Amino acid sequence: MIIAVDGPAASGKGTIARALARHYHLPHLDTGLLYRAVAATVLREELDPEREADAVASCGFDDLLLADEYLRTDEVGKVASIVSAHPLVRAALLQRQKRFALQPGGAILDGRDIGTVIAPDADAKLFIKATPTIRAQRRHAELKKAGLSVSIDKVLADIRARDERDSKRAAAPLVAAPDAAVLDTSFLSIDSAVQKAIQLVERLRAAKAGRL
Ligand SMILES: Nc1ncnc2c1ncn2[C@@H]1O[C@H](COP(=O)(O)OP(=O)(O)O)[C@@H](O)[C@H]1O
Ligand SMILES: Nc1ccn([C@@H]2O[C@H](COP(=O)(O)OP(=O)(O)O)[C@@H](O)[C@H]2O)c(=O)n1
Repeated sequence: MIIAVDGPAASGKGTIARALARHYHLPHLDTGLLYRAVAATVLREELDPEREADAVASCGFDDLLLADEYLRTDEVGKVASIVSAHPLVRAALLQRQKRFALQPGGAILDGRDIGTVIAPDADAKLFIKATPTIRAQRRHAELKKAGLSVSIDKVLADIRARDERDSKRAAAPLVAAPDAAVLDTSFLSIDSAVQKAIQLVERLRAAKAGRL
């Protein structure tokens, strides 16, 4: 079974995708980390994220970088959203994600374009959302816990800017697939959001199996 989980920053998609991976015993890929690794490489090499050639030159990162806590920072998230708008960067990361999705036994991937581009034939597609204010509160608490000091106003402004850039770009914009189930986690606890996600996956896969 392939499960696609998409949504904007701090909507809870990673939390839900990890819980679904445990529930269904499936491997999980956080695709945002790939774009964050490109961004971290651009920053380290002091390249220009707006220049497609600079961003593409940063796509051959070492996988060890994916575990680096620096990737979780707001600065890297912002630059990830700049480099991810370049079609050649998306092309450079495409096959790796498709291979992961199509591995025997299935997989769960979370990101922005999983249901639309990476796994358009996924058995279940979820689009996770929450209000910008609630997402900013969650991300702020997360950054604070990690010892990073940043004001909630800045986190909210960054989230809004990232939403705008990710939704308006021409290449694989952030948008719910027409056959995705939308889950608003704004007023749900993590446990309730995960339970709802499992119910939705069961409903979607049953509906898909019925159609075949
Ligand atoms: N339903 C929820 N209620 C409260 N906090 C949540 C909820 N879902 C996720 N979180 C918290 O919000 C933060 C961002 O969640 P995460 O799953 O990493 O979001 P995303 O992957 O969409 O960026 C994490 O600290 C996570 O524990
Ligand atoms: N499948 C994906 C995943 C992430 N991204 C980009 O990478 C950035 C960082 O993604 P992320 O999932 O790590 O960010 P959060 O939602 O965790 O804040 C996003 O803002 C997108 O611009 C993308 O374009 N496509």
